[in-house]
Amino acid sequence: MRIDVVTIFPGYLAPLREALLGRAVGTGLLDIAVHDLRDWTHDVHQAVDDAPYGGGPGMVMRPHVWGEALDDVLAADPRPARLVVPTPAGRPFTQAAAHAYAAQERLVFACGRYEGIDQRVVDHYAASMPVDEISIGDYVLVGGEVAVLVVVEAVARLLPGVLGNPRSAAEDSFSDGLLEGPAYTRPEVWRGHAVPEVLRSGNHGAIARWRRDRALERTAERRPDLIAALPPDALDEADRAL
Ligand SMILES: O=C(OCc1ccccc1)c1cn[nH]c1
Repeated sequence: MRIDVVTIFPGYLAPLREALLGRAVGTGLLDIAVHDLRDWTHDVHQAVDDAPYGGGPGMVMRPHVWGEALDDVLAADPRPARLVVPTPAGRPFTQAAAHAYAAQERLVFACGRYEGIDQRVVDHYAASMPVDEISIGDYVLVGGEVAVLVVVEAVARLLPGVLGNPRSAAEDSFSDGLLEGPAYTRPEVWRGHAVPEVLRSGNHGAIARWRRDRALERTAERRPDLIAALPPDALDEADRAL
């Protein structure tokens, strides 16, 4: 997979070179190219933003700079690409979206700042390629760069060979529509807190049941929306008895 990121703060994407992702990049599983949007400005001030039509606070990122940048970035590789634009106004990014993105040959991320990017940029490219405006949560960041780090990590860990232990991606939180339950490791007792007995019983049926019950309890408590979203056949009678 090839990933391109266009941003006015390339340094913000440095963490992509670290550890897990750094290794994936090093082994060729993932190509990441970060581009400075200002390289496509021509004025001495390298202006990338301007006042919003209609008035209002803040600035909007100018369409023509983005157009020149994205045209060049897209032309640099023949593989079909999906343009991803993080914004508080986007569709929620979920684990399902991460799986869909992991199947893409190429992702191009446009990092908005200020009040965002002139809408005509998204509208223009949407006519010739898939474009997703996505939100990583209901809060406002200063720019899209941090959201790109989140999305790239969620996607890259699903790529075969990137994660040390492939099984754990399959048993992720959300893989069965529920939150992950509590996890424990040695010592057996820590500051007077003992590990739940069943987990040391060796009874794998009871352990699976206990884990499912904890996941259901936690999900019902913290994310009733996920319970409501479960397909009708997702809960068996043992689940319902909980
Ligand atoms: O703040 C975010 O993106 C940066 C951004 C982009 C456009 C205008 C303002 C800020 C964001 C929040 N949840 N998901 C993304």
